[in-house]
Amino acid sequence: MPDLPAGFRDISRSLPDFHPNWPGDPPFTVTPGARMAQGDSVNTGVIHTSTHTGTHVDAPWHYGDDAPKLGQVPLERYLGECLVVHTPPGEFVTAELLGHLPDPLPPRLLLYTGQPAHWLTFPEDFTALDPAFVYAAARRGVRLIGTDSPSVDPLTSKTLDAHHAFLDTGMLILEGLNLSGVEPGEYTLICLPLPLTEADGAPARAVLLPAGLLP
Ligand SMILES: N[C@@H](CC(=O)c1ccccc1NC=O)C(=O)O
Ligand SMILES: [Zn+2]
Ligand SMILES: [Zn+2]
Repeated sequence: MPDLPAGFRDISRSLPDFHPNWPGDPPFTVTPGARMAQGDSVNTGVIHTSTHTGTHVDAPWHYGDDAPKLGQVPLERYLGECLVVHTPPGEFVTAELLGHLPDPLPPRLLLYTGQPAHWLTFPEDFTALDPAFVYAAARRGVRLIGTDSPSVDPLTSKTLDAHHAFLDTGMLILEGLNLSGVEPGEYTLICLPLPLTEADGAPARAVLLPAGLLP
């Protein structure tokens, strides 16, 4: 992909065909539609994707049947001041981390847990979030947490306790970021989910800009 201007950073995962999806989810594909090589006047493609492919947002309706679908989430929740944090290795990000972070915190926290820039296979053994961390971050004024992990709960969780902590606190979830090589610190987040208004989530393009660029 072409380079961005200095100070801009693409933190979305690129989506080649068969980009690994959540186990059991249908494969991600872009199949050919029209082809100029076959006499069509243009090239087109047909996307087949889970709403939870690669870098994506979860609408609250993903984990709460009475909660808002994506179209009811204001776009500005995904735009603005954020802090990138490198987390210690482990099964969960715990509330202890918050003791090491500046006060006050911006409304958005992005967590680099050590995921690589490209997933060749689905990363089943990723760092999830301890619900106590989610509740404590909410008390510190955080309104959105992004992670480079494919989910805020462990792969095998059936109770989705961290997701439910987001539901309880009204915080939003951004998953599957590519934060590899991003220095910790303050940035401006621009995250644009596909406008799938009736959906439980959507793939998103997300970039970091230098801090202070949005009002
Ligand atoms: N928690 C994951 C996704 C997830 O749970 C999931 C995604 C696709 C198909 C099944 C899923 N969970 C099923 O048990 C997420 O929020 O992206
Ligand atoms: Zn998701
Ligand atoms: Zn999720």
